[in-house]
Amino acid sequence: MSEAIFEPAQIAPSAEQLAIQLTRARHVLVEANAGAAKTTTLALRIAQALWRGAEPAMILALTYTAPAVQALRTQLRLIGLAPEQIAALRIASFEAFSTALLEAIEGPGTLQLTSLEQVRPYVLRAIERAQSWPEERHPEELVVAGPSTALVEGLLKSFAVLKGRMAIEQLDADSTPSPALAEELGVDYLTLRVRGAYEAIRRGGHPDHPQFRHDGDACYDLARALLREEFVGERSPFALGLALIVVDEMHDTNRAMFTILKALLAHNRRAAFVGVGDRDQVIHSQAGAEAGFMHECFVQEIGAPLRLPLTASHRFGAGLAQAVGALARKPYAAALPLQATELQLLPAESPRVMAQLVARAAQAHLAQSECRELRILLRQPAHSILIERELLKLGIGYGVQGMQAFLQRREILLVRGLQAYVVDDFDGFASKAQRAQMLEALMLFAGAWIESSELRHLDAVSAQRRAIDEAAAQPGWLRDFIEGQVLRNASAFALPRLQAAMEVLRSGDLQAFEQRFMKALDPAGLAGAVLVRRADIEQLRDNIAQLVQLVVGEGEGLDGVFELLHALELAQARLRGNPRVTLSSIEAAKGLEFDHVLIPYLSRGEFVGEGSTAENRNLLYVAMTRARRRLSLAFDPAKPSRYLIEAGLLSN
Ligand SMILES: Nc1ncnc2c1ncn2[C@@H]1O[C@H](COP(=O)(O)OP(=O)(O)OP(=O)(O)O)[C@@H](O)[C@H]1O
Repeated sequence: MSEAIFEPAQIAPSAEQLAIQLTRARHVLVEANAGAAKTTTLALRIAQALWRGAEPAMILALTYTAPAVQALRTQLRLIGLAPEQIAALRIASFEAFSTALLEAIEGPGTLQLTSLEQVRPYVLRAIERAQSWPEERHPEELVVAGPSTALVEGLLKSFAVLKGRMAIEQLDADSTPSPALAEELGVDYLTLRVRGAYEAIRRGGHPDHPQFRHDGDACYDLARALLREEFVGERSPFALGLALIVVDEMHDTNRAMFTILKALLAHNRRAAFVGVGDRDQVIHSQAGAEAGFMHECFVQEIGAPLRLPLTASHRFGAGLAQAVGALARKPYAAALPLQATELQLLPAESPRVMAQLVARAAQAHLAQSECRELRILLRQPAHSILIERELLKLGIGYGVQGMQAFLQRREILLVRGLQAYVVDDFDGFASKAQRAQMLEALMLFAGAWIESSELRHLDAVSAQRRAIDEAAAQPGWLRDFIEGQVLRNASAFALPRLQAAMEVLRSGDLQAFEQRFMKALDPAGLAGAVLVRRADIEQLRDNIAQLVQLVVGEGEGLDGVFELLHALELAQARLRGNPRVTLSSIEAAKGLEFDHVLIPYLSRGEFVGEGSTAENRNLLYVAMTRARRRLSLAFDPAKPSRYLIEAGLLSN
């Protein structure tokens, strides 16, 4: 008897999609280009499993990011599954899935740290511990010349790679830390020792009860427990009675995720598996992601999979497929005709002209109805400042994704807060939330921690949150807080910089602001003392430099410009509702698609940031392949990005 086939609403699956939907092979892997309908085909496979009688809770879909969870839900809706069916499926990112499973095992209450700045004090404590360990056999290897704060960024990056790769856990049980072992792991000895101390602190001295978790730690802790066979004997929390497991974005899998996937397959023996990915979309190699988990590792550790193809893009036309194929140096077919996606090149000879061009493109977008959303994809957040100003000038409301609107960025809040303090006018911070964010920014850059005997019972992070929450309740309490907590507890390094910056602001002189403010505040120095990642420090400096440009460009008196900034924040909040224009990081757009995509600042020295060249190329590939109907690329004609030439869009 032939099988009943799920028939989707809205789309007619291709023969390739149908083959994946209907396969009964135990392990299936699909490697395909961006837009080749990987997520949609996973949705079809899920629908077919339901059609065959699986309960929704017997189906688990794992992704790398939260937006990818959303993308899969959208495609499930598109093909016609009922909302209550979709809600009953298990769909989560690896990290959220691991957090939930750990909570079921450990009980609730583990502190979740959300920013690197919250993690930083623990890393500093770990450095101190590693350096003062009395039985240390190689103390000379742990001596550092500069301040230990400068090490934090590099250490956390190395920890992320070690964790994602589960490098320490894969060593022989009897290996002891030594400089030779560190070399084998590709890190220095200091990193190895500090990592040990940091993990001991993070786990609160007890492996079952971590004191806190940060990004990636839930996945890592769960994988680590698996490798230590902690779930043997009792009923495994991985035995979920699953009929189908699917993984989207499998190219971003690291060893920790792969360990969890293996456990799921081992404890759900009746479950079929389908994984989909595209090796040119690896943009998380700093967390140990490797395309190898779709290749040799899978074959060796799980078994030879059935490989099925998805050859053509269903998202965009042949013209764009050809360009991204040239960029990624691989064949790229499209199911849609050449002209289905319009390619628009926008030369602009200066950053200001570029911002004006982008704002006008947004205006034109809003004037027509055939394209729904315009996504402006930015490689660097500082690029948004002039664009946001131009959008607001034209009265265009916009949303932001994967970054903050510039007026709410902490370094901009720092400058706005200092200015409000010197003119003693806090009217620009109208809501309690805005006031709290501004105080948080001031405390952060002052390197200050709350001193209050009443809050002594709380840890430093909680005490800070409580004190700021109380002070932000009334505008009239801000001044006292800034004097009594921010300036009084500021570090010896930060205080003179803050005072010098306030001096310039107090002058009210636009020219002095342009010429002296950056030097007085020394944003890179200030940030270097309190932020963790070099990329964040550079962005912060760029953000303040862009703010100075913007303020000077307005050409009004200094105080007037700050009033304008406050007014812009209000305007932005007012215009934000349900926008058709969104500014976003490329990472936040991964796995999603938009009718119109605009990528500005595609100029040499502006698009590339940190990360390997392969990762920059992958980022642009991801960005360009989000477009459905129109892709606009803006660049300085005097120095276009070489990627535009490689994609065959400009000649040499
Ligand atoms: N058979 C089909 N007919 C028409 N459109 C389709 C078909 N299958 C998928 N699509 C559409 O093609 C677009 C791309 O699909 P999808 O998002 O699944 O691609 P993807 O390979 O997962 O992309 P990415 O690699 O960027 O995550 C979507 O708009 C989807 O609705």
